[in-house]
This record gives sequence, structure tokens and C-alpha cells, in this order.
Amino acid sequence: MFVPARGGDPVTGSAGAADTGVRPSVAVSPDAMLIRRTLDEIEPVADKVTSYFYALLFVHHPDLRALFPAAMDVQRDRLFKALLTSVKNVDDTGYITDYLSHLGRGHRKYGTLPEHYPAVGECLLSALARYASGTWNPEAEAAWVRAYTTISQIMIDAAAEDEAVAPAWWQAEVVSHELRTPDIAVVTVRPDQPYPFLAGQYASVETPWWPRVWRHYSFAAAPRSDSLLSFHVKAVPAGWVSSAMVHRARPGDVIRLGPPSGSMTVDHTTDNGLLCLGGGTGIAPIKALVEDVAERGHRRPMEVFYGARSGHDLYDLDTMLRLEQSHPWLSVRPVVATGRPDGPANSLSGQLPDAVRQYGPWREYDAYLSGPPGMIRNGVDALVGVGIPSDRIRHDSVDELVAAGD
Ligand SMILES: NC(=O)C1=CN([C@@H]2O[C@H](COP(=O)(O)OP(=O)(O)OC[C@H]3O[C@@H](n4cnc5c(N)ncnc54)[C@H](O)[C@@H]3O)[C@@H](O)[C@H]2O)C=CC1
Repeated sequence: MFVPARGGDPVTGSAGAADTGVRPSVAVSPDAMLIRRTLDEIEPVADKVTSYFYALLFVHHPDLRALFPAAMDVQRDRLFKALLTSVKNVDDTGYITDYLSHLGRGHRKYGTLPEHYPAVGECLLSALARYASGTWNPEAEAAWVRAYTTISQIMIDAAAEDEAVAPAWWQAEVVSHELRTPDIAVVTVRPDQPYPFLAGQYASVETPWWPRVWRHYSFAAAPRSDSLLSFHVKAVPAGWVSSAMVHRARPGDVIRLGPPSGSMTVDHTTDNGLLCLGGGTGIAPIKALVEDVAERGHRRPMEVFYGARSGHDLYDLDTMLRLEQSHPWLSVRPVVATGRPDGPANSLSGQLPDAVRQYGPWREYDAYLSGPPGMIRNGVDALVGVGIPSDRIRHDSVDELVAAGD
């Protein structure tokens, strides 16, 4: 069943592929042609198709309603994005297997079972038949049946394999909650079982206050010997989970975590310098990357540009400056959008990508970006513009950051 999350997207490491959703240079099969024609037809009415699909699903299979959140707005968008990514790339076997395996494993935390897949497939095909009437015919239907069968089998198999080695979710008790600004909190939790992850990754999080609503937060520290995990959370308007994490969560509360995801991790096979752009709470995984490099004990130049709207919003600057003092290979530059009078004495003024352009050269660096989607898009353009090849620029999927919306 498609209930994709940012966690389901293994394309996050590559700036180019992550943003288009379509992989280049793979021959297009007749099935893929038929599928794309259907998709082209329904794309302008995607909202209607997904609403109709869910209406069918819940009417015909009311028992499945309990697997989904009460409010379905974000969910609808996620379904369509995952569907598009899957079927558009149906001919790229390696890519699609990675993507769907990840998605299948990520679905375990929703309680998805193998028998749910045929129900979803049936309703999906009915929704397509209704809204793609111009291109829907027996050939198109047969192509969709084949594609959906392949997709669901990969997801089912990956979930079954994962069951042998990892829990479907982890429970984690809040052990500290520190309000850094009126709307940003550092939340530290203790998972109930070992939680293996890499610096730069993120987890999906469900709070007790909004059951079945999962949102993604990057780990704000590299794996620690005491097994604690930290997240930096900013409460945003209409962000139910983030508001609950900032304003309601207290020590003793128990949240649920999905498996770790994301490939914005340090490439330890090279000695390249690391250029990091962290905007707002996007500084959290950058801090984890700094700790990761420090733990390796391998001196590589690391240049962090830490951007915020105002000096007041640089809520983790002290931590970053302490790290800079302890590590001679690390440089941290605060960048304040509103300019100097508002920021610390040594801060740069303006938007992060512009600040980075003033320094360099960066050609020999690997780049890492974390923050709001607009910053990532403009940042990638700026970095490609100063000569960093896009395969050495890492960030989480912008599509999924937008879809998370919280
Ligand atoms: N792994 C990741 O990519 C993570 C992403 N985030 C995201 O980071 C965001 C943090 O929000 P806030 O703290 O409110 O950030 P913000 O809106 O205050 O912006 C932070 C920085 O990004 C710059 N920026 C914003 N929009 C820009 C644009 N269009 N072009 C160039 N620069 C731009 C700002 O100038 C500022 O320096 C959230 O959207 C959150 O989802 C947070 C943690 C991890």
C-alpha cells in the first residue's frame, strides 16, 4: 500500500535525480509508455484521482481506515508522488528495487500487511479507469496490472526480509526537552531497543497526540555511546506534529520512531573537504556530520555556513562555535538574512547561497545542504554554479521535504 514518507526515498543523496523523479538514459518499454500516457492524463486532476481512490478503499475495505491518519491531506499528496516515482521509473530495475524496498520496509510501521496490497491495487485501477478514460483500454490496464504486481511484490518481499532483522518501529521516551526559542525545541529521546543509524540521516516520528501522523526529523547528533537521540524541532503554523513536539512533549512522554532513512551521509572514502549549508533547524544534521568527521579523527577541512532569518534564530550557534574551537579543521560562519545589526559581530549578511559564493574555491569540496526547500534549490544552483559536480552535492529529497509540510 502506498503510504510513502520522506523515509521511503533512497534517491536523497543526489541533487539531480532527486528533483526530477525520473532517471535518465533507461530505454522505455511498451508498458512504461502506456503507463506514462495514463499518468499524463491524470496529472492535472491528481487530487480528484487520489480522493476517489481513498473513498473507494475506505468504502470497500473499512478495516483499512485505521491504518491512516484522521486527516488525509498530506497523505493524498504522498500517494501520488510515490506512484509517479514508481511507475515513471518502472524500467530502471536497480533504482526501482531500491526505492520500493525502502518504501516496503518503511510501511511496516503503519501496520501494512501483504493482503492489503491487492485491495489497494483494485481501487487504484478503478480510480485510473474513471479519470484516465481517454487513454484507458485493455492494454493500458494490463500494463498497470503488471507494474502494480511488480511494485507490490518488491515492497512485500522487502518488508518480510526486514521483519527478521528490525522492529517495525521503536518506542522512545523523551528524556529532555529544552526550549531554545519560543518555537524551537531540542528534544532528546531514549529508544527502547538499539537504534542503528548514520549521522546525516533522519527518522519518521509519531507523537501520542496525533496518531498515525508521521513527520521527519533529522538526527541532531552522531550515534552516541549512551544511545540517546536528539532532534531540533521548530513549531510551524498548522504543523501538528512539530507544534506538539515543541509545546506539549515533556520528559516521560513516549513517541514512536520509524527506521532511519536518508543518504546525506559523509563519504568517508575520500579526503575532500566538506562544504555544509545549514538553514534554520537544518543545522541539526550538519552538527551530526561535524561530530561524525571528528570521531573518525581524520582531518578534512569542513566549512559550515549556518543561516537564519535573524541573529535570534541562530539558536545553536554556541554549540557550533564550541565545536569550531575544539576542531582546527572546522570553520563556522553565521549568515543572517536581515543583516549585521541583527546578527552576531562576525556574521555575514544575506541568504546562505549568496554568502557561500563569496568564499571558495569550492571545486574540490563535497557539499551538504539541509534546510528549507527554497534554500536547498537555490543552494544547489549556486554550488553547481561554482563548479561542484552535482553528484558530490548531497541533500534530502526536496519533494519529500515539501510533502512533509510540518
Ligand atoms: N534534512 C533537511 O534538509 C532538514 C530540513 N529542515 C527544514 O529546514 C527548514 C527550517 O525552517 P526555518 O528554521 O524556519 O528556516 P528559515 O526559513 O528561517 O530559513 C533558514 C535559512 O535558509 C535561508 N533561506 C530560506 N529560504 C531561502 C531561499 N528561497 N533561498 C535561499 N535561502 C533561503 C534563509 O535565508 C536562512 O538563512 C524547515 O523547512 C525544515 O523542514 C530541517 C531539518 C533538516
